[in-house]
Amino acid sequence: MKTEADNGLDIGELGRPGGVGIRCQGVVHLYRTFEGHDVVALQGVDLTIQPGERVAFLGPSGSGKSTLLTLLGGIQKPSAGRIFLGDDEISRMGERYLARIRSRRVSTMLQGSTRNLLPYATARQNIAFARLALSSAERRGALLDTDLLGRVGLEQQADQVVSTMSGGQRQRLALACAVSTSPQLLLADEPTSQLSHEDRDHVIELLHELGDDLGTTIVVVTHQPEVAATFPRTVTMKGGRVGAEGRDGAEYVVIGAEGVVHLPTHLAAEWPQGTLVRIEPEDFDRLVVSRPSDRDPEDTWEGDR
Ligand SMILES: Nc1ncnc2c1ncn2[C@@H]1O[C@H](COP(=O)(O)OP(=O)(O)OP(=O)(O)O)[C@@H](O)[C@H]1O
Repeated sequence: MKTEADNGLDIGELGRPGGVGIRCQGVVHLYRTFEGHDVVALQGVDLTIQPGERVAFLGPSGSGKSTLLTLLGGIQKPSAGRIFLGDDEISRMGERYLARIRSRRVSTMLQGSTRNLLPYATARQNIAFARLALSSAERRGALLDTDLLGRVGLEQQADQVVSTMSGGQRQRLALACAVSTSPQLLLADEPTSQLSHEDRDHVIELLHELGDDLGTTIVVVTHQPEVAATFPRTVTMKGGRVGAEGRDGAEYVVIGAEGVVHLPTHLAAEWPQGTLVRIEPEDFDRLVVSRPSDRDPEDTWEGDR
């Protein structure tokens, strides 16, 4: 069946300066297992990311970070809810348009550098492969391979086969391939896991540098606090929803669409699921959360509303 998106949708030109904004409304995603059970990975994600913003997704294992990333990259479609990249609703797009979005406007670095590279090909051939979907005019306008490899410190490895490179070199090459199409959105799942501290810092520095140059919107999934600390905004996933947000070092809890509030991590450990709490407004901009069962003032948390 043809969708609205299949009929004359403008997916934008390569290299259009700046990043693209993202809007998720009530995004739900289920996986059907081989045994026929449904696993709920996302259960109502509402999230807006501004064009050019840089965001780190955090949260415990299984909270839905990678799933959300693949939905933003158009690799999977949500079971319900809506996802917009700019004005385009990718959650309703036909596969033909999604494929063009994936090859020209959005680059996704999957977890593990080898999943993003051709292991038997050289660095230069990998970049050429990443650019296959571009028109010849677009290829002519793109940064030269040599310049791109120089930016990520791999000029000496241009003709080296990927399988002979170190983990840090592969991850820098994966980043070079990801930005070689000048995407408006760069998504990276654990881009620095299994790297030495030196390689980790190098990859993150490059990511931010390339983001500065291209104005690309960047979303990274990470478990590493050192990586998250380099991002001006963090989004913490909890149980398939956005549970908390950090901006410029300050943490905020998020009131969900159904009135669900996730406690900050340090309180969630002390006040387990099922604990009864009272939330009362105090003044205009403060809420007081307390456990009525024992009125120990130590158990009261005061937060900005
Ligand atoms: N292909 C799949 N089939 C079935 N269930 C899946 C599949 N992929 C993920 N899940 C389940 O969906 C939920 C969310 O998984 P997801 O990988 O998105 O979480 P995550 O926060 O990225 O975890 P991690 O940090 O361990 O990568 C988990 O319960 C997971 O077991």
